[in-house]
Amino acid sequence: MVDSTNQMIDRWFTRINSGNPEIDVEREIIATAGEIIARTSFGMKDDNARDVFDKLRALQMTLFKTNRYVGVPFGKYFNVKKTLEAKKLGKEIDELLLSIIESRKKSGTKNGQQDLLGLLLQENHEVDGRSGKTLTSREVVDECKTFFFGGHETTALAITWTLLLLAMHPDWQNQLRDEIREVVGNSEELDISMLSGLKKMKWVMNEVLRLYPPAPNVQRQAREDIKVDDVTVADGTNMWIDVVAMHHDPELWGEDANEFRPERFMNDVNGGCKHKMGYLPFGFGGRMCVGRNLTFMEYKIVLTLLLSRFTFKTSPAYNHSPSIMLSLRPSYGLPLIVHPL
Ligand code: HEM
Repeated sequence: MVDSTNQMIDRWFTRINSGNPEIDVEREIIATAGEIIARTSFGMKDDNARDVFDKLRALQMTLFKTNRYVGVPFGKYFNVKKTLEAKKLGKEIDELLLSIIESRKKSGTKNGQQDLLGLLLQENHEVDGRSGKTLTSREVVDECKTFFFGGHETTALAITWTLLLLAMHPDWQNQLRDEIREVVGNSEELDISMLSGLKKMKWVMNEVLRLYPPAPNVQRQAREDIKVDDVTVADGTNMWIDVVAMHHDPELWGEDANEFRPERFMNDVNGGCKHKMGYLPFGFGGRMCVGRNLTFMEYKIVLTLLLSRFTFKTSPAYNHSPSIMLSLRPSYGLPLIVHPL
């Protein structure tokens, strides 16, 4: 994580030194988070990995155009061209991932490499002392896609929206920088105890995930008829829970629901929300996000390195238009004016 972030920082210094302090932070952070998930989960750092990312991005854009019909009977026939495009891309991604997995299997490093793919490839691996199930290559491909999709853009967007809000709230930007100086000092290495000492950064993260949840909705399907007051939700109904609306509801959060106030999380992990299910950036119950601890770590590492080196200001070129394209992202990127400290 530190390596990939430092490479991004070097790129930014080169850019700034050549007289261009305006940086599209969204694009940069997504590329870096992509590299981080590729390295930490799959030990990848080559053209193959980049190829998979480019195709996943294209697939995401195509799915965005067709996904409004998910769960609608015959929905896939509503936009046949896009559905076929998505299918073709999906096949190409599967083939690429399969070739990466097969070459990893052949290279014989499968048991030595301490990353997610290494674990997935361990045959009959032990889980809590019990023998685990052997995954087929196809199953490994599916796991890889889930982690690629779920594991980089969400975290990158959390960091992106944070940089926007810190640029708009220089007081909080300074508070976080002071906290970093206090907790990390001049240390060259970041360790886990330092990260857990970054308390204000955690409040800021929680508040950003409230105002701009990168996963803007959570889906469930009724497994039986459910009665809610006077309404019966029929067995099989697909439901989309509107997380963005819940996170901005004044009945749950008070009249300052739309304001950036990280201190609401100071003494309450639920930010003072009036309903225990009102704050759901990572979903809920048995299917809650499995990657959230990785996110906390990555968020703190990347932000610590960035805030220790740069100040961030809003740019006149920024056009505020958050939109839901599967995830909640800025429609036109996030140009910020970045100055070295
Ligand atoms: C800010 C960062 C992230 C956000 C906002 C986020 C959000 C979510 C949400 C809302 C769900 C659905 C939960 C539900 O249905 O109740 C989910 C599931 C999931 N996430 Fe994340 N996620 C993040 C980071 C990550 C990372 C870093 C990884 C992997 C490295 C990851 C992997 C997954 C997986 C595998 C699932 C499916 C879990 C299951 O169905 O059992 N996520 N995430």
